Amino acid sequence: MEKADIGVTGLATMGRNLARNFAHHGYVVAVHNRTEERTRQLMDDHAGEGAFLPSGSVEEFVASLNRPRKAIIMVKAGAPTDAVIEELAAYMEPGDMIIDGGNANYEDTRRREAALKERGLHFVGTGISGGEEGALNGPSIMPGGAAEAYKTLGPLLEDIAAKVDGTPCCVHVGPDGAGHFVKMVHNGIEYSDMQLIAESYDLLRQALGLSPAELAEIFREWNRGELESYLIEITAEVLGHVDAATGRPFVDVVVDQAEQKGTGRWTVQSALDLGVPVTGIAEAVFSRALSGHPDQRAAARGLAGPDATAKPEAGVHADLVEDVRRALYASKIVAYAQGFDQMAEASKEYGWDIDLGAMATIWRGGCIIRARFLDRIRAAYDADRKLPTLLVDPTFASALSEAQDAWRRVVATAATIGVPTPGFSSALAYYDGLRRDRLPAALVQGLRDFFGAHTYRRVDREGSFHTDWSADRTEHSA
Ligand SMILES: NC(=O)C1=CN([C@@H]2O[C@H](COP(=O)(O)OP(=O)(O)OC[C@H]3O[C@@H](n4cnc5c(N)ncnc54)[C@H](OP(=O)(O)O)[C@@H]3O)[C@@H](O)[C@H]2O)C=CC1
Ligand SMILES: O=C(CO)[C@H](O)[C@H](O)COP(=O)(O)O
Repeated sequence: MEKADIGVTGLATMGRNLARNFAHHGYVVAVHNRTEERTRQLMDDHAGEGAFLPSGSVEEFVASLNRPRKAIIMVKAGAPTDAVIEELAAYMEPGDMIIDGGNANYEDTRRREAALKERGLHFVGTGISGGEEGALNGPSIMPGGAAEAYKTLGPLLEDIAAKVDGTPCCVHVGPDGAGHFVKMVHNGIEYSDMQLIAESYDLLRQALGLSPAELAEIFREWNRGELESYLIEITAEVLGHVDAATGRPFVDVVVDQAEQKGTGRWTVQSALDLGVPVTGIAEAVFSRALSGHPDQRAAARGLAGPDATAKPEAGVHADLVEDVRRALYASKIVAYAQGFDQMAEASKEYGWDIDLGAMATIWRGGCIIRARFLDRIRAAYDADRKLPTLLVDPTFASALSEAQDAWRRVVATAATIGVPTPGFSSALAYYDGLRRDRLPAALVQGLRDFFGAHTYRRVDREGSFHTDWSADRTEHSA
């Protein structure tokens, strides 16, 4: 009986299209779903597109795979993924591979990989980005797990991944949870990108009274320059869309509460543990959280704001649009720099040896944050693999220098007219913080020593010190 090259279990939005993508590339694909109706539906709608082997049970699904078996799980993250792993592992044999393509927490992936290794199985935690369309036509794929597993699995994944300039948007990221970690940071950056876009839209609309249709044109124009990206492109689409039921701009009939499934929050939680300031991602997560408190927002609506006549000076229309474009680009550089710092720190912490330039390369196509800009990041790491921060790469340093006056005007204008721009403001504060010769952290250290004898280091001598604040204020080595 013919056996499958690869299997997909979990045939909702992502799994169904991923299975079709493999079939379109000539692979024989085993397909399975907990609720059999989805499997039947896939066969009814798409059987003619390639070679599918449908199964009604996990046992039959595993048996239909060629050895070493390669089974991709595309189900909800968390407990459902654990349940499916257990079911698959029960029928697998040493050397077989379970690939989790869901948005799993990398800590779960580390745990699962270690547990399955003891049973002689490979577990490959794999980030997959691109949504429904990417899964079908070529996603960006971020596989972790053992290098040995990638040798067999990698060629199949590279085949179905998006290609940019002929290069597949798929590379072995590193051992155990590295793939899911990188996917998590990708999503964190995705949150940050969207927050900055939303702030640009809001500020221009409030300050200049532009309509969503006019703003769609502005984003369309921006997409022809250095901001060119999938998210800017679809912003123009969403802003230009008119609600069929009411004839109003679509964006005005959507409830203004942004939801989240967890990957942005996980990015910030991990960054707190690693001590990496991902302020752009954190502001994006917290902005979604703020939007989701309608009772507080209703209670606060009457609080004092700026003088209603406070508006940007007459005649600044064109200038403000260009300023916001520059502020958006500069803040985006900061957000990506922070995300890449987080990957670098995790790579050290977990011994993953992540190639940051390669991550920029595989995000150039297929994924939600795909952008022309990622070529510049790749070039920055090609030029210096040990770059301390993307901000000091000569190309980005010069872009920030060109943008900074506009960036400051945007933050000042937003504050003056009372439009919140936490993404722009925190990115600028981060930029200024990193640039500073001396930071007020020295005073924080003094205060900590005063109330808690927490000690401090001096600029002129090695060692730790404590001042006897409650007595004669003499200084002692600590
Ligand atoms: N949607 C997207 O754009 C993206 C999603 N992802 C990730 O990919 C994965 C799949 O996403 P998506 O296709 O949207 O589907 P969903 O996240 O909506 O998950 C639905 C699938 O999970 C299965 N499932 C749920 N619970 C169980 C369980 N206990 N045992 C077995 N199967 C179960 C469902 O089976 P049943 O039909 O029986 O209910 C169904 O096949 C998720 O981890 C998601 O985070 C990644 C990138 C983009
Ligand atoms: O993984 C993705 C893209 O790569 C999903 O689109 C992302 O999970 C959406 O996240 P959220 O619902 O939290 O906004």
